[in-house]
Amino acid sequence: MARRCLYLLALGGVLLLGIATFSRSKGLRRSLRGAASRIPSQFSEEERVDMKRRFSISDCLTLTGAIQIPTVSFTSEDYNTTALAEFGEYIYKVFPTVFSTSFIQHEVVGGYSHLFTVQGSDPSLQPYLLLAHIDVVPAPAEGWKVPPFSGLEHDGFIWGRGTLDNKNSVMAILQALELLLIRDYIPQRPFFIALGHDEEVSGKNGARKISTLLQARGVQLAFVVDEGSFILDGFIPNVKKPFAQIAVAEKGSINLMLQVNVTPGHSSAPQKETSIGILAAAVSRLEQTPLPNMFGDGPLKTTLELLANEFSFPTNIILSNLWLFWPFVRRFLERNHITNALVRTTTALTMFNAGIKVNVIPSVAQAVVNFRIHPAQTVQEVLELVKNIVADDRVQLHVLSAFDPEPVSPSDNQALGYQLLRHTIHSVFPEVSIVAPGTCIGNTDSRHYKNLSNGIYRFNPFYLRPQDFTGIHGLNEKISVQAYETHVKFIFELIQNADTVRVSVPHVHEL
Ligand SMILES: CCCCCCCC/C=C\CCCCCCCC(=O)N[C@@H](CC(C)C)C(=O)O
Ligand SMILES: [Zn+2]
Ligand SMILES: [Zn+2]
Repeated sequence: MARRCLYLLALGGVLLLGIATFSRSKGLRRSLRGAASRIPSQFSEEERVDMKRRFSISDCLTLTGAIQIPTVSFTSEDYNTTALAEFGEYIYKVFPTVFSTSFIQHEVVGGYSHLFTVQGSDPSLQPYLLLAHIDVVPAPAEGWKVPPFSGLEHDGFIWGRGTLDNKNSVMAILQALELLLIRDYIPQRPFFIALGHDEEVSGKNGARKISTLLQARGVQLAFVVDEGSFILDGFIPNVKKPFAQIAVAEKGSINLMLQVNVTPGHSSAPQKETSIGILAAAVSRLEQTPLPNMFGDGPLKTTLELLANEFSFPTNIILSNLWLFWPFVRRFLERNHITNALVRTTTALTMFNAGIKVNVIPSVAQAVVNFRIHPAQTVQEVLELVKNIVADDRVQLHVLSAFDPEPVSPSDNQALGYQLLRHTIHSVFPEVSIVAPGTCIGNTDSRHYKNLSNGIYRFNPFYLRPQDFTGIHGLNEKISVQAYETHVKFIFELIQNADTVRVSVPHVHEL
């Protein structure tokens, strides 16, 4: 009842104070009504300890925290459903306000994914969507300095599988909302929170089903925010300071199985070529023949132009004059495996199986090659190129799964989602002067939502160095306590900014 009264009071305030003014940022407008009720993103010592515990080790008696629940996905048919169910109960327990607020609906979709609908006091505003995923990739304990599902804190870091990918987002989103609600914040703009349970193995039972459900309800989203890019620190040699990259594009993917069948036989009298030899030669040709360098197409050129002044001489001059130096830059970028992934469709040999006994020529040899498709290419174009490189009719090509790159989302002054992220990055990370559009080289659940919005942005609000990147899907994944707190602060600010910041679109009254 009290909350309902507050809601009506806030609505009245909104109507009375519905006057808008332009902020200093180009293209952004801040409404006075929102500015008046802004809640500072300051958390008490007790709240900070609590948020850390919920994320890592909830309390000493039950020894359970988000990182400690092993929500592992192995394949799209095999994931730890017990842990996923436990995670659902866990968030219900530790975020009581989110679950008991009258203007928030919670639904379980696809068995273990969660959809929260936050109504918002101004239904005329187009809703947005915050995405994260609950599942994690497997983490065998070998090679880890602490057990991967311990959630232990050491030297200011919380260790464990999912600390960067992606329980940090799951928990930070719910934590920020919980704290806003406790402070009686009533969002104006409606939004959704979708927490997928099978992102690491395709998202077909989680994100895809949530997307279908929202589409059936006629929802169109102003923008979507997901994982997939960071404040990058040290990824480009010689760049002086970290910069925030919002991924506006996402590469496509093909998993291609190559198969060779021959008549099996005794190894004492082999034919000139075996199934293994034919297949090995084919995959070697693929590895030795990189697909074309596509530098110039896609957002990378814009990123480099924006970064030009962050380099010392002569790189700054080279990047400011790409019209002249692009052939040189194009070649330079392919020398490093990460920047190489930005300029072309990559070819990764990921599986190879053949043989049943030491003295039997195997009848069948199979390999799987994973291609990550550059935003300016398509599945069909890549398959055509691959056929020509393999150039051997004895090698059958079977597409196991494939999807085209995602459409490039807008990053201009009128792009609400991009501008909101940019604005929030500048306020939460004032030391970061450059925010640039870029490409996500992996795949995210956000691709399942392209039917609902053309503004899909992938950004995690924390610093990532190359050595941190090795922890994602690798060993010793960890996040600093401070980075997690800042993640919560970022979402806390973002939700409020979505209510107060508007982009100015000529002749259009509302987005
Ligand atoms: C000029 C800028 C330099 C750019 C540096 C880029 C550094 C990129 C660092 C990290 C990219 C991480 C991408 C995170 C999302 C990947 C999530 C994932 O693993 N998804 C699976 C999905 C699949 C459908 C199972 C995947 O394999 O991609
Ligand atoms: Zn992830
Ligand atoms: Zn992942």
